[in-house]
Amino acid sequence: MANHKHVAVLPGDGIGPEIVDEGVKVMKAVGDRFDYTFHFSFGLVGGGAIERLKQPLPEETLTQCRKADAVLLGAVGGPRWDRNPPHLRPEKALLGLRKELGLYANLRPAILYPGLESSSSLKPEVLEGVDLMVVRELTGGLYFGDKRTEKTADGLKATDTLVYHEHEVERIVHRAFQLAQGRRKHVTSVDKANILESSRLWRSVVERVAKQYPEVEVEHMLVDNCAMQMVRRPADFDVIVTENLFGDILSDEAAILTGSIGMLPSASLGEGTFGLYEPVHGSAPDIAGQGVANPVATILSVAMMFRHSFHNEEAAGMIEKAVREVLASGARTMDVASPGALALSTEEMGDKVVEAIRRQQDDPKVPVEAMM
Ligand SMILES: NC(=O)c1ccc[n+]([C@@H]2O[C@H](COP(=O)([O-])OP(=O)(O)OC[C@H]3O[C@@H](n4cnc5c(N)ncnc54)[C@H](O)[C@@H]3O)[C@@H](O)[C@H]2O)c1
Ligand SMILES: CC(C)[C@H](C(=O)O)[C@@H](O)C(=O)O
Ligand SMILES: [Mg+2]
Repeated sequence: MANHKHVAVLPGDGIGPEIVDEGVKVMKAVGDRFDYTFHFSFGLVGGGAIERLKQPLPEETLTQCRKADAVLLGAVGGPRWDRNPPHLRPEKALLGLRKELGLYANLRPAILYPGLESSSSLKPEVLEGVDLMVVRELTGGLYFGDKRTEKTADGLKATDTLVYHEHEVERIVHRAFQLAQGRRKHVTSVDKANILESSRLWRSVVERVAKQYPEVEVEHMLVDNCAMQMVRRPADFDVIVTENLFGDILSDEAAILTGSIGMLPSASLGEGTFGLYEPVHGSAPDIAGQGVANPVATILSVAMMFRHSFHNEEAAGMIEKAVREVLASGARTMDVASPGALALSTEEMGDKVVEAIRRQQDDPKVPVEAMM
C-alpha cells in the first residue's frame, strides 16, 4: 500500500535551493523503492520571503508546515539582509519555525565517514571511531529570553537573557538519555555551572533524570573544557546534551571531526513524529550560485526524516549506506576534495548518491524483506 507523505520544502537563501534539490531527488529515489507517494509543498522562508512578502516567516509557510508530515529546509540568510532590523532578519524565521512548531529537541549527529580523515585538520589517530550526537535544546535559552537595546547616560546598553524552566531542561535531558540507550550508553551534559544560574538548574535536573536510566553513564563537563576535549579526544563522546547556544557552537566545531560542515545533518523534533530537517550549516553566501556546495548534510537530513518522522529505519540506512559507498569510491565535492583534485558539483554528488541507492535496490544480496 502506498505511503502518502506531505513534505513542506523550504529551500531558503544562498546555497539552500541548490542543496535542497539534491535532498528532494534522494527522497524520491528512496520513496520509489518503499512505495511512498510524496506531496511536496514549496514555501518561502528567510531572505526570499522578506523580498516578496516583507516578512521572514509568512503565515502561509507556517500553515504549510503545520499541515505537513515533515519539513525539509535548506538555509536562510545572507549579507543582503545583515543590516536589517531584528524583525526583518532571515534568521528570525528559524526561531519562529522552531518555537511555533514546538521543536525543542535538535539532534545533530557527527560521524566521520571512512575516507574523509584527510579532510580534517586533526590527526587520523585522534579521529578514529568518531560517532557522536549533539542533543541541543532548541526553544529556550538566550535565543528566546528578553532582549533589548536602550540608551543610557554612558551610551547604548544591550541585554540578552538566558532563561530555562525546569520542565524545558527535563524533556531534552530525557531525550538525550533515551538516545544514549540505543547507542553507547554515555551522556555528557555540557554546561557552565561554575558561573551560570541556569546551568546549576540544568545540572541538578540531569542528576535527577539520570537516576531513571541507571544503565547510562553520565558525566558533567564545563563548556569551555568540552570545546577542547571535542578536538582532543572526540571518539570518547557518545551523546552530548546541552543548552541552545552551547549546542549551536559545539555542533559547528564537530565539522572539524567530519571533514566539513557540509557533512552535518540535523533533525528538530517535538513530542510527535513531525520534524524539521536541515543541514547544520548556513546559506554559505561565499559559494552560493556556483553549484559547488556539498549536498551530503542535506541528504543525511533526509535520512533522518525517514528515521524519525516516517519510522523507516531501512530507508534511512539505505541513504546512509549510499553516502558511505559514494565517499568510499573517492567522490568528493570541493569542501572535502584534496587540493588540486577534481571535485564534483552539487548536482553530480546528488546523482552519485541516487545511483548508489538504485544499485542497492538492484543488489540481490540485500534481502528484500530487510528493506520493507
Ligand atoms: N540553518 C540556517 O539556515 C543557518 C545556519 C547557520 C548560518 N546561517 C546564516 O547563513 C549565513 C552565512 O553564515 P556563515 O558564513 O557564518 O556560515 P555558513 O555555514 O553558511 O558557512 C561557513 C563556511 O562553511 C562553508 N560551507 C557551508 N556549507 C557548506 C556546504 N554545504 N558545502 C561546502 N561548504 C559549505 C561556507 O562556504 C563558509 O566558508 C548567515 O546569514 C547566517 O546567519 C543560517
Ligand atoms: C542562523 C542561526 C539562527 C542558527 C542558530 O543559531 O540556531 C544556525 O546557526 C543553526 O545552527 O541552525
Ligand atoms: Mg549554527
